[in-house]
Amino acid sequence: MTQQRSILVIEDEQVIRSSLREFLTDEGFVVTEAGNCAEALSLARQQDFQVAICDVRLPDGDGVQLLRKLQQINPSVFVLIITAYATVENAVDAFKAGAFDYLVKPVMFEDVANKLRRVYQFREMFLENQRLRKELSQPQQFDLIVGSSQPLKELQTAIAKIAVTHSNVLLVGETGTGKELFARAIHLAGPKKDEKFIAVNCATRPSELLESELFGSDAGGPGALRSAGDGTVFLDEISHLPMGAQTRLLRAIEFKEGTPSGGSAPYKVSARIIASTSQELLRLVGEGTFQEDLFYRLDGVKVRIPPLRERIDDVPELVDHFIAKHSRAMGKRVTSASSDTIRLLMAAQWKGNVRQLDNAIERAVLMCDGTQIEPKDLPPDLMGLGQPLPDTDDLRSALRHYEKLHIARVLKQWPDKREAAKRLKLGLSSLYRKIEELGLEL
Ligand SMILES: Nc1ncnc2c1ncn2[C@@H]1O[C@H](COP(=O)(O)OP(=O)(O)OP(=O)(O)O)[C@@H](O)[C@H]1O
Repeated sequence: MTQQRSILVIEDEQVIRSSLREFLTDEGFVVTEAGNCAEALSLARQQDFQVAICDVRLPDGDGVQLLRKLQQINPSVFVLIITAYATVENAVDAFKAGAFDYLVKPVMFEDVANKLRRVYQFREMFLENQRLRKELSQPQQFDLIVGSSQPLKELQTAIAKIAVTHSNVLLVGETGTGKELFARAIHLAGPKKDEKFIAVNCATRPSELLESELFGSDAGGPGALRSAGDGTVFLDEISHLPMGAQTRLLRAIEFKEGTPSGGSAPYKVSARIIASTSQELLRLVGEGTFQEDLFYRLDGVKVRIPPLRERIDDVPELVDHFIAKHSRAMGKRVTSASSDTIRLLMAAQWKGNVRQLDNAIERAVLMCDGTQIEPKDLPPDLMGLGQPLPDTDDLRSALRHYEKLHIARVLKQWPDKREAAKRLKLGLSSLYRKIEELGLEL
């Protein structure tokens, strides 16, 4: 172990304290001594000790209470209690208070050494466990934007610039592109990152419920716009916001004033609003279902989230990320995807974008028997997804349609025509002929 092993010895009997210090120092520990509770607490506030060895009876208090306080100051300190008698009651008291183990007077060095060995073995596990828990409790990995394609890099630069301003933002992107993830990223990179982030999906609530969830009501809660304080309200799928709510939202943006349902007094709105849409809002303005004023208010700072097919280079990194996520959740040992699998995944359409990829990998991890995902583990319909149906009932044309789709897919997966021909079980010249006949653009 490279890190210093630090021990606090709390014992009022000078002889025991000194002999413990000598022994422990010889064993390679860095030892600090305290003769009573007050001294121990003051030292513990200044320095993190890994272990405390503490007499149960001290001149200014009892060791069990001291132990609780020490663990409040530093939750990862391990405590060994020294008791006068090896009685069951003494041991139970010590364990109940959170002691790791106990030592009986007269303290035997061998006993101390053994118990410290166990402390350190356990401590390693404990710290590792804490680290993993911390990793797992990262709020749904939302702050982790995976990918390093050029479009994603540009997006992140734009987001970083926008985030610092606390201005309202409109995120435009197809479903599953990560709009909520980016909304959270903007919030977290902004000046009010410690304030609340409240997400409200405008597409999944009946309008009355949505309005009171957003603006608050006399009978219900305060509403997201008020609860968020100086933080952020994320309005997912804003195009579904009913007309009445649009008027109220416009008021909240223009006059910074929220109006609760039920007629109670207005309140001040200071939250940042990030709205998202997968639909063209301007078209909805034209159709009369979205208010023009609100559109211009929101459209000021607009960020387009490109669909996954426009940043296909992100696929391998996303695949690794989702494999790790689902493997961990399912307790499996899947660690990677074979290069054939990656090739297939990079050739797919991804109409459902990153969310669809996430789901595909979840299924693949489930199906996978070994440690590496193979094409057979992927959802069977993956390659056909998003492909248009033939617009005719004529069988010959339909076959030609599928032939074209199939060859296009194989060529995408195997750009080397010799390899593609082999996979298709066609001669190379036949493949060239098909490419020309079917009008395949490569
Ligand atoms: N770049 C990324 N890195 C890691 N995870 C991502 C990324 N983009 C999206 N995801 C994940 O994909 C899933 C879908 O993302 P999110 O819910 O943010 O999409 P959305 O655009 O808001 O979808 P919808 O329009 O359907 O509400 C989430 O689990 C999200 O964490």
